[in-house]
Amino acid sequence: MTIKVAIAGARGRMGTTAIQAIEEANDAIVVAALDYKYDGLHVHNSTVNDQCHGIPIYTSLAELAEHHAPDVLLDVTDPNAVFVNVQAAIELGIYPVVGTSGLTRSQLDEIAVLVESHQIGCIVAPNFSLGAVLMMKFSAQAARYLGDVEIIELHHDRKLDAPSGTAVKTAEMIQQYRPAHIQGHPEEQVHIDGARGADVDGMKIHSVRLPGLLAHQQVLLGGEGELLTIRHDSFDRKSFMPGIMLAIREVMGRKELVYGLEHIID
Ligand SMILES: NC(=O)C1=CN([C@@H]2O[C@H](COP(=O)(O)OP(=O)(O)OC[C@H]3O[C@@H](n4cnc5c(N)ncnc54)[C@H](OP(=O)(O)O)[C@@H]3O)[C@@H](O)[C@H]2O)C=CC1
Ligand SMILES: O=C(O)C1=N[C@H](C(=O)O)C[C@H](O)C1
Repeated sequence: MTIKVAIAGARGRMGTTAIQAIEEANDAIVVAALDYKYDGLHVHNSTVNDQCHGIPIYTSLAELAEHHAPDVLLDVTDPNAVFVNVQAAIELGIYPVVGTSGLTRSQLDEIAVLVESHQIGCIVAPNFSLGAVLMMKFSAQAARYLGDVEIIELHHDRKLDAPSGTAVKTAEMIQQYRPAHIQGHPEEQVHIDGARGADVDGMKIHSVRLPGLLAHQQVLLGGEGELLTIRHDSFDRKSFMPGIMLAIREVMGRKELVYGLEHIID
């Protein structure tokens, strides 16, 4: 069976790389793009044309579905767009695979209820890179023994959201092992706002945005007289493609929300 994939975010950095990866696979094809503009035009290599060259663009998922009957919607858009796209896909019986960061806990809870009522699978992966998933798993394991943790995530300066979805997910995974507690000096004085980063149960998250970077994260776990550093670097968006293909192949066998690729790669 060939899996028919629609992509939301097809003009973007991830969308462009994902289209290539899906086209190279022998069991999936990209049938159409969902966008908020350029209805009726086509997208090819991140540029839009009116020459019918590339993938047809729709601004309505219902219309896209009527013409192309996709099995899966891959969403790599924008934190403000993703929730509506996922809701629309589920209502239409299209299985969402979501890479977009920024979904809130309450939105994830709503998606979980919606997929259950429609008996349809949905995979939300804060990070599709298999190396990053391992970095998150190893960090959670290590936090059982070294419970003072600071996360430093570093990304390109075109990134909209902070902290990254990966850092949030890492903190959530670590929370399962690390009892909530204050880190550092209990009477610490912060002289410039934000100097100690974001706070999750006393654990700190620092976000760096610089040109030249792509996606990187370092988890620092401190103990008496020692420091364990667990680091992952994505140098190329190709690093996310094996995880995307895995999720596209897996999602149709699911009937629930899967939040994090660690539940698939075990
Ligand atoms: N899970 C993972 O492994 C990874 C996740 N990401 C996440 O994926 C998302 C996209 O990243 P990236 O490709 O770098 O970002 P880009 O800005 O390059 O691409 C996003 C694209 O989505 C388009 N877009 C915005 N709103 C909509 C909408 N309502 N419907 C359809 N398309 C829309 C944007 O259009 P316009 O430019 O006109 O606004 C843009 O072309 C981010 O949230 C990022 O954090 C990134 C890498 C890996
Ligand atoms: O915006 C990005 O680039 C990335 N976003 C995701 C995140 O927020 O964690 C995944 C990866 O870090 C790249």
